[in-house]
Amino acid sequence: MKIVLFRGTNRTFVPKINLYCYIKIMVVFSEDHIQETRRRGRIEVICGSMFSGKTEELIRRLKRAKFARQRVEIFKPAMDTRYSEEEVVSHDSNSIASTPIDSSASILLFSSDKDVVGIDEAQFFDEGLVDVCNQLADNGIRVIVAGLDMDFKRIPFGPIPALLAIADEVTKVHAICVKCGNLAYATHRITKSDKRVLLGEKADYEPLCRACYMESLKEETENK
Ligand SMILES: Nc1ncnc2c1ncn2[C@@H]1O[C@H](COP(=O)(O)OP(=O)(O)O)[C@@H](O)[C@H]1O
Ligand SMILES: Cc1cn([C@H]2C[C@H](O)[C@@H](COP(=O)(O)O)O2)c(=O)[nH]c1=O
Ligand SMILES: [Zn+2]
Repeated sequence: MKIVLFRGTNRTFVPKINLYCYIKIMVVFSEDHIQETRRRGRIEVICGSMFSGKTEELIRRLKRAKFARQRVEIFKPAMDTRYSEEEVVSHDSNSIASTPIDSSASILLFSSDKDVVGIDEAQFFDEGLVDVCNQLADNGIRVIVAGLDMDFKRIPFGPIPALLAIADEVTKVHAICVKCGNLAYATHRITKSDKRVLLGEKADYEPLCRACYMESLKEETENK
């Protein structure tokens, strides 16, 4: 619960400094508990650049669902073996058990008796993921998807743009630009490769704001 104070209609007298303050207390519910526990189908998408906290936010929501005794299943693409074959792991080493799969169709096979389904690195899945998520949500399952909104060229990545369109709720998270400290919005590839899919970490990628991203592209062109 967050309490916000601002000018409003209720007048409160503060005697010592002989000042009238106009205080209105508004209660803001930053967590909607009913949404978290009631079994109701919906699609939530968490997107952003690399290092923006997508996996952390996904893990946070899934762990809370487990605390609420919801039946939870988490999927990730089998090809993403960076930190672990079986777990979803964040850059800060938070982790949760997961089921690695090769195709989005497998999600339906494992999800019939679940309340909540989490999907990490969704940009690597096939376009069928969009229909799969809709089917799950239509059947009363809460679906939470995390993935890169753009590749290193800033082109919308895999099924993510379509998922953003059909989502009930979209959360865009931001890393910190490693060059200037502003909010980052894109992922710059450091390693020289033009392949769209290149698994990697800090040695290969850095989150940048728009100005620093443009500056990096300019430098790369000049150094060619
Ligand atoms: N430049 C950065 N900005 C923000 N967080 C960073 C940065 N570099 C490393 N991190 C770490 O990355 C964590 C987020 O990791 P993670 O949830 O796996 O991100 P994502 O899934 O979006 O790549 C942060 O909590 C922080 O510890
Ligand atoms: C931008 C970009 C990233 N990748 C890869 C690099 C990482 O292995 C994942 C993203 O992981 P994160 O959890 O979001 O940090 O995707 C890629 O293959 N191609 C790209 O353009
Ligand atoms: Zn910057």
